[in-house]
Amino acid sequence: MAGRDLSREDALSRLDHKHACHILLYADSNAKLFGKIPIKHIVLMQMRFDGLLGFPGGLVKPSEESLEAGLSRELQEELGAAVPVTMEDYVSSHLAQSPPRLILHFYSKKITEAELLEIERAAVSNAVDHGFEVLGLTRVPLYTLRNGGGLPWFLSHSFISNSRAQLLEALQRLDLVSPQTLKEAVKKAEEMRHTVKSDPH
Ligand SMILES: O=c1[nH]cnc2c1ncn2[C@H]1C[C@H](O)[C@@H](COP(=O)(O)OP(=O)(O)O)O1
Ligand SMILES: [Mn+2]
Ligand SMILES: [Mn+2]
Ligand SMILES: [Mn+2]
Repeated sequence: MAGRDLSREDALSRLDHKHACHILLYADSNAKLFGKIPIKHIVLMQMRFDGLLGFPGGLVKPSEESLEAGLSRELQEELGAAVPVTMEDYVSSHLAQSPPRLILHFYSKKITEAELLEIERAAVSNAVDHGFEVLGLTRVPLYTLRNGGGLPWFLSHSFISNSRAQLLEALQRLDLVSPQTLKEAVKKAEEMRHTVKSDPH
C-alpha cells in the first residue's frame, strides 16, 4: 500500500486527519506443530467483518484520548481484554494514500504465551465486537511447509489497508522470522496469488 511514514509529532499535528491505531501482539512458544515443526512465536491477527485480515485496533480521536488510550479502548472492544498500551509499544505512523487523510499508527507488544492464550480464550465470550466487527482471532503461521503451506499461503490472503506490510515489517524487526525465510515466503505468496488468479475454480 502506498503512502508514507510520518513522525508521531507530524501525524498528531494533522487535526483534520482521521487516526487509527493497530497492534501486533506476540508471544514466544516452545510448541511444535505435529510434534516436530517449531512454532517459535505466536502472532495474533483477526478476520474482520469485511473478510479481510487485519490487526486488533481501530479509529482513535486524538482530541479526545491519547493514541495509546484509544488503542487500549479498541482492544477492550475487539478482544474483550485490558491490554495496557504505552508509548514503548509504539512503532510507526503511516499516511495512507487512500482513503485520504487517514493516518495509521502501528504498535507491537510482547506478552507471555499464557496471556495470549487467555486473550484468545476470553475474546469469544468477553469481546463486544466478537461475531460483528471481529469474526475471530487467528494466529499467523511463521513456518513454511514443503508444499508452501504456512506463512506463504497466509500471506497470499487479502489484508486490510497496509496491515500486510505492517506484519512483514514487524516479523523482520522483531526477528520472529529469518530474513531468508521471509523473502522466500513473500515470493511464494506472490506465486500463490498468481496461481489462484489464473485458476478461478
Ligand atoms: O490492521 C490494520 N492495519 C492498518 N490499517 C488498518 C488495519 N485495520 C484497519 N485499518 C484501516 C482501515 C480502516 O478503515 C481504518 C480503521 O480501522 P478499523 O479497525 O476498521 O476501525 P474500528 O475498529 O472500526 O474503529 O484503519
Ligand atoms: Mn472503533
Ligand atoms: Mn474496533
Ligand atoms: Mn478494528
